[in-house]
Amino acid sequence: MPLPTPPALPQVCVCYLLRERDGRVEVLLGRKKHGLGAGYFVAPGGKLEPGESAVEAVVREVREESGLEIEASDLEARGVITYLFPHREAWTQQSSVFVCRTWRGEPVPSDELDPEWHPVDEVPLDQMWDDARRWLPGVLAGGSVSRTFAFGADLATVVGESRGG
Ligand SMILES: CNc1ncnc2c1ncn2[C@@H]1O[C@H](COP(=O)(O)OP(=O)(O)OP(=O)(O)O)[C@@H](O)[C@H]1O
Repeated sequence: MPLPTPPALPQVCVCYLLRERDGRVEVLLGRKKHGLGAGYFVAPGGKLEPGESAVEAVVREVREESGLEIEASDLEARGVITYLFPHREAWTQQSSVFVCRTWRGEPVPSDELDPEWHPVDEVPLDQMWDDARRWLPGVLAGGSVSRTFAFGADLATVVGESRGG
């Protein structure tokens, strides 16, 4: 008998913008000002609007949160991460991860974050969501990610991890 299809999870997206300066690769991050994960360093991203694809959402979120204009064709899809919050079901969501190396404009502060460039080997992992240290360095080095992370009762610590987004 076929298994029932689980309900679709709320979809979000994130985009790591990379540039090269003085022979070092840098990534655009900012401290999130409001909402889920406020205070953590994050990259531009957010919820998909109804009817929007992850690519469309990431183009819009990058514009809204950093002021940069990116083209859908310049996005590199790097996988999907599922975040499970058994102690706060409303936070459970699935994130499509992108990298982009081409854009127009200069980063400008927004209501969401003040974007700044960080060398990829000095990313502030201790000031990011707890899962980031387990996958972000690999994505910034050119890899992909397909993982599920479960958060504990403190809503901050990863207590379980499995392969597959
Ligand atoms: C739990 N561990 C986590 N680790 C790393 N990154 C996480 C994350 N959980 C959420 N994210 C990121 O956060 C954004 C969505 O957050 P969310 O609050 O839904 O979006 P945001 O407030 O920006 O929404 P709108 O801009 O209003 O759409 C989105 O980029 C997503 O990839």
